[in-house]
Amino acid sequence: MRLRRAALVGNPNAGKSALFNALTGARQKIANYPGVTVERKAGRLTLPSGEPVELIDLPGSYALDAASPDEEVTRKVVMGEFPGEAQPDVMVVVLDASNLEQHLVFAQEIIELGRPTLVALNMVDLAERDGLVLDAKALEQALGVPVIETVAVRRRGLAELAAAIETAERSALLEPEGHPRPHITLPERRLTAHNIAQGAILSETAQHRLHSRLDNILLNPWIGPVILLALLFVMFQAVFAWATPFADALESVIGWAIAWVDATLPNSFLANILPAGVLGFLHDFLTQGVLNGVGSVIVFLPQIVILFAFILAMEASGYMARAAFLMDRLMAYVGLSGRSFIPLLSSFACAIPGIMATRSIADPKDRLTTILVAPLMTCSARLPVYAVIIAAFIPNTKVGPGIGLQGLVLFGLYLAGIVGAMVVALILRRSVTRGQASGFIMEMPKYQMPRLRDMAIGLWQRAWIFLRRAGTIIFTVTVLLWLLLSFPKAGPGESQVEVSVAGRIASGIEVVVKPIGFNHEIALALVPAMAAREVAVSSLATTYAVGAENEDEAALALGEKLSSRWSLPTALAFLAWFVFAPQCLSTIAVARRETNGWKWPVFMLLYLFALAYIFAGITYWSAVALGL
Ligand SMILES: Nc1nc2c(ncn2[C@@H]2O[C@H](COP(=O)(O)OP(=O)(O)OP(=O)(O)O)[C@@H](O)[C@H]2O)c(=O)[nH]1
Ligand SMILES: [Mg+2]
Repeated sequence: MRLRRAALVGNPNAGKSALFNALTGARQKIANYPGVTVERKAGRLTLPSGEPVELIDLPGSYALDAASPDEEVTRKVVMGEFPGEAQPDVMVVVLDASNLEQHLVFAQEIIELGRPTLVALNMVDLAERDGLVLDAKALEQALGVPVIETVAVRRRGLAELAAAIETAERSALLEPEGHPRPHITLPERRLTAHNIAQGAILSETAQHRLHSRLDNILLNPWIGPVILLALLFVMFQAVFAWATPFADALESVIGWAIAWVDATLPNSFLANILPAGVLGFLHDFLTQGVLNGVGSVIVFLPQIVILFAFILAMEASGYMARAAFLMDRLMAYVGLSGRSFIPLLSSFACAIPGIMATRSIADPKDRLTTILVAPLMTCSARLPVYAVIIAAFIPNTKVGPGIGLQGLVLFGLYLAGIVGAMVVALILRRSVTRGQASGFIMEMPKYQMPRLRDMAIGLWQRAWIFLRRAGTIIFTVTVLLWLLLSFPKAGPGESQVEVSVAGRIASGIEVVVKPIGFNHEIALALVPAMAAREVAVSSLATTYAVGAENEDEAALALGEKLSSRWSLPTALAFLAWFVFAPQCLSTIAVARRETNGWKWPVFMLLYLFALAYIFAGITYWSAVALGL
């Protein structure tokens, strides 16, 4: 028998994904701003009768005449035009109870389709908080469909909702042909929405005052940007200051593990069954490739977690949407809209979800420009690269009360990425993606206190993504590199790194990057780092471990090895390179998919490498000229 299907539809930020997660146990991203979900996602929900249905989470939408690619998905699924999918059997319209009038406009359009429909009146807790008492029964009568009150994030009303889906679904079986209701125009729908909302509101007290006062401050054209900048500043200070003890602890664990392998392996049972050559190979593989290489990336876990703690708190509280609003003027100035802000912001985690999030931008040229500059936003994969260089070369001193120089430099690198993106956008909008800047309309979500549990889950997910990368792609590439570094074996008086396969390839690349101050080890790290930026760190760690002349040298931490071998201009040029360089094949692949061709990803690759080369060169030569 065919698995029956129910779709969650409604305005952006109504809580569809939160309901979807609560009902199916999925872990879809939810955040307190519109435009989070950009794809259709399916999950399984078991009804009270034990029968499974397929539940579909959709991008938020304001109407069925879709403007942006994500709304197009919603329209197609709802109308049964999505390739390979029949129209959903049940429509679950999700409404924000505290924003009823606005959300009822699209709800009517869905109800008019004549499919079995029910309404999840979500966020009733926020409505209550704001002093709004609603009459669900009146709403039910006015809309002509069942209304169930829910609080997705507290799992309130879920059983009732599942039961309602079941009964709605039964009626779907009885009347396969729905009876479409008369179609009305948008102004009529707006008027009806107003009347229905008025009829459903039992009482209302003005408790919005605190929040509007908060908005007066946070959105103030002068104070707002200062607060935003201060917040980001604190965030980068924290990334260094708070992480240090944890990172140090992780580093000593890895050092201890290396010492343990050194001490244990020659005396273990393996020494009896393996030939000496194989045992040596195993030892080097474990210490140089795995512990030094992959371990050098894992020590940055605390930094990643702290960064995301800030980002998640800003997302959940509703502050992020305010930041988008503040940035809208600046964005308009470079020819982008505030709509681009959220995708660009997501790119701070990773350019891949950032590029996906551009689906909520209706204007194709706006969208293309945003895709092209997204890789300039500093993704979390750059953090280990920046952090290792900063820790090795920038003294841990204070330049003012509570202001550490290291955090300041990190802040500067992030800023360089943002300024770079803005300048490139400005140039692109005047040339290859010329066009009118589209307007910005984004409703401000309600302020909410971030829930500790959601934060913990979100942080755990980010940490897991990072560790999984370390265990899969970073591990694989580092081990491959270690193999290429270990063979062929050096003769007496030769350097292992120089004679190895990897070393010879690097010597070819070194010719190209020598003018910008890069050495042999950096040249060696650049190619494997195309797989993932963090590999730059593990490559350096592995290369120096393989090249170490004695055990004392091998035991030094990566930072110590770097600071004794690289000049400051080289280190700074390396940082400048990573601000721009498109060292990530997955980003290129996603850009290809989202722009339907190779033209734009190739363009992106070329312009970013050119910028990286130019700016690394400028940095190196200026630093040399300044005598650093
Ligand atoms: N207080 C409260 N918050 C909720 C409730 N449901 C969702 N939220 C919060 O509202 C925000 C938006 O939720 P999402 O599930 O991302 O909304 P969505 O409808 O999927 O939004 P789009 O994907 O942008 O269309 C998140 O911060 C949720 O934590 C609720 O019932 N009560
Ligand atoms: Mg969603």
